[in-house]
Amino acid sequence: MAAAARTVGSGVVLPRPVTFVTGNAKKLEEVRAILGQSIPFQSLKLDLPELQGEPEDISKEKARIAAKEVNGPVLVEDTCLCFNALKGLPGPYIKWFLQKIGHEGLNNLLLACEDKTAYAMCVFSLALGPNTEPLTFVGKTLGRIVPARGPNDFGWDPIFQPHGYDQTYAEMPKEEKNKISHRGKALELVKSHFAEARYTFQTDTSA
Ligand SMILES: O=c1[nH]c(=O)c2ncn([C@@H]3O[C@H](COP(=O)(O)OP(=O)(O)OP(=O)(O)O)[C@@H](O)[C@H]3O)c2[nH]1
Ligand SMILES: [Mg+2]
Repeated sequence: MAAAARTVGSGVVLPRPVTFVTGNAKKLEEVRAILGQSIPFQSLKLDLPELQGEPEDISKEKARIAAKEVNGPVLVEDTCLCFNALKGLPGPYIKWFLQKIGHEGLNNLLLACEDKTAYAMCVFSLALGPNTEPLTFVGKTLGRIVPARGPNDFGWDPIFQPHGYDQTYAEMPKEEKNKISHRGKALELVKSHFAEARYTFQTDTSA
């Protein structure tokens, strides 16, 4: 079965729709809501191993691993929560900080700091197939870290209050969050890329 993207004329034919690979059901829910019908995709629940390092490198490496697993085009993302007073940390390690010290512990990291500002960042990586260099799309939303407010159903949403808003991500209606979020912004770039690249999808998978 063809796993690689092919160039035909001026367009690129993908062997099948893109698979969004994530182990996180809440991410998938947001990606579905934001993309709607704009990009045909399927999803695969897989907890990919993650490199340590810079967010773009982590995301790209996830895409390389995912493309090999799926043997086709994949989209992955890596999310960071970066505290300015801590020079961007916890950054890509926020998952483990959140698990170990929770919302209160994350607030406490900034107790001695006047600067409570932070940014949420999403790096999507698109690999058109195994052994294809991934493309990245970055979305950032600026805000600050506050004591937890709102429903506790997604990660650090209750402690992140975007600039210009009285509500934390968790307190906002989901559609509002998706309009201004790090994920929403990165996916706008992914959508523009798909609109420009005009990928088509091979319908005969036996070829
Ligand atoms: O409050 C939140 N609002 C968000 O919009 C958001 N997006 C991600 N996260 C959390 O931040 C860590 C990222 O780590 P992460 O990118 O490696 O994700 P993950 O391991 O859960 O999934 P994946 O790597 O399989 O895709 C994980 O703890 C996620 O739950 C969020 N929390
Ligand atoms: Mg992860």
